[in-house]
Amino acid sequence: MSTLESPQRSPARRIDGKACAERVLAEVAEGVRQLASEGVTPGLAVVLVGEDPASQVYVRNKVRQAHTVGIRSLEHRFDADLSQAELLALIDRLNRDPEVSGILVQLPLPAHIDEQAVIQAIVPAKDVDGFHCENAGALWQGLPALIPCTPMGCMRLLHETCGDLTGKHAVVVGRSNIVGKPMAALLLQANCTVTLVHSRSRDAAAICRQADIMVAAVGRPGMIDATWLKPGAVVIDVGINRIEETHDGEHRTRLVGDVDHASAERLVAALTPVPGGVGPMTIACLMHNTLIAARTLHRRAASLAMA
Ligand SMILES: Nc1nc2c(c(=O)[nH]1)N[C@@H](CN(C=O)c1ccc(C(=O)N[C@@H](CCC(=O)O)C(=O)O)cc1)CN2
Ligand SMILES: [Mg+2]
Repeated sequence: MSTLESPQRSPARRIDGKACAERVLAEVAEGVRQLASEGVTPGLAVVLVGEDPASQVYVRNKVRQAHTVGIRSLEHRFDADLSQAELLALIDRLNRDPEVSGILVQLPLPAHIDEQAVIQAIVPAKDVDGFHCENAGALWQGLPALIPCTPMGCMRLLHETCGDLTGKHAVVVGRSNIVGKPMAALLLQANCTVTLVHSRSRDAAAICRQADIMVAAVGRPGMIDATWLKPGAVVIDVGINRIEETHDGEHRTRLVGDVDHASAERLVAALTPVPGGVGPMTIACLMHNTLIAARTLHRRAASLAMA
């Protein structure tokens, strides 16, 4: 029996997403250096529409991280009243721009814009978010694909924590295209038995209590407490929820996950914190995808030139 499976009740190991993200970024920086020796610098187009404060923070961090690993970033910021046609025209230009290896459209978009229309307009080879249906389909079929950044980051954390995942029962709570569904595909690829639990599932807590690996991605602060968890489970908390609090008469906001950490950490073997868990991995994996996209586009262009 491994340490992670033992029924002891010592405090849960904290899975350090920040430290793991630094390792991913160091690998990406090395890959960027190698590509530079072939005369190629990856370029990431970052598109932000509107003034959502959280999106502004994420975009700023993406641009900063791109810079630290040697990826050129090109920012495209617009007021919230940008029309869908204008956004699609920009995507069309970026698709055809040889300096751009990856296109990232920060979500959510303003309500008047159809997110799917925008995502599907990005050429799959530059879809560094891995949201295009061609990448999503390729992922489910085990074909080469750009993989959504958050699930990719979760898998890296899981492999570093547990090693081989074969035979483990993994439960994913949440069925979004961005996290839940690709997460299920990746866990399946890693030989887990996978269950997807969602808002219409019956006996959700009972199913979750069977999970060796729990991935919580519901967007509901602290919803998953110890009564949903199996002793010794490894828990990945994808939730990033800002809650309002009044403390000593002072009003403030606090970032919490979907897991109630105070109750969970006495029971489980390992747990990602919020902040400092999955979030930094999302950005590091975006850099990884941008490197992969640049390398693939370069190799494709080189083999076409040879033909
Ligand atoms: N086009 C995309 N849009 C969105 C994605 C995405 O992957 N692609 N995911 C989320 C937001 N997101 C990235 O864009 C993201 C969220 C959180 C973090 C992060 O580092 N969080 C920190 C806390 C930061 C804070 O104080 O707010 C942490 O958890 O430690 C990074 C990226 C939705 N949109
Ligand atoms: Mg919309």
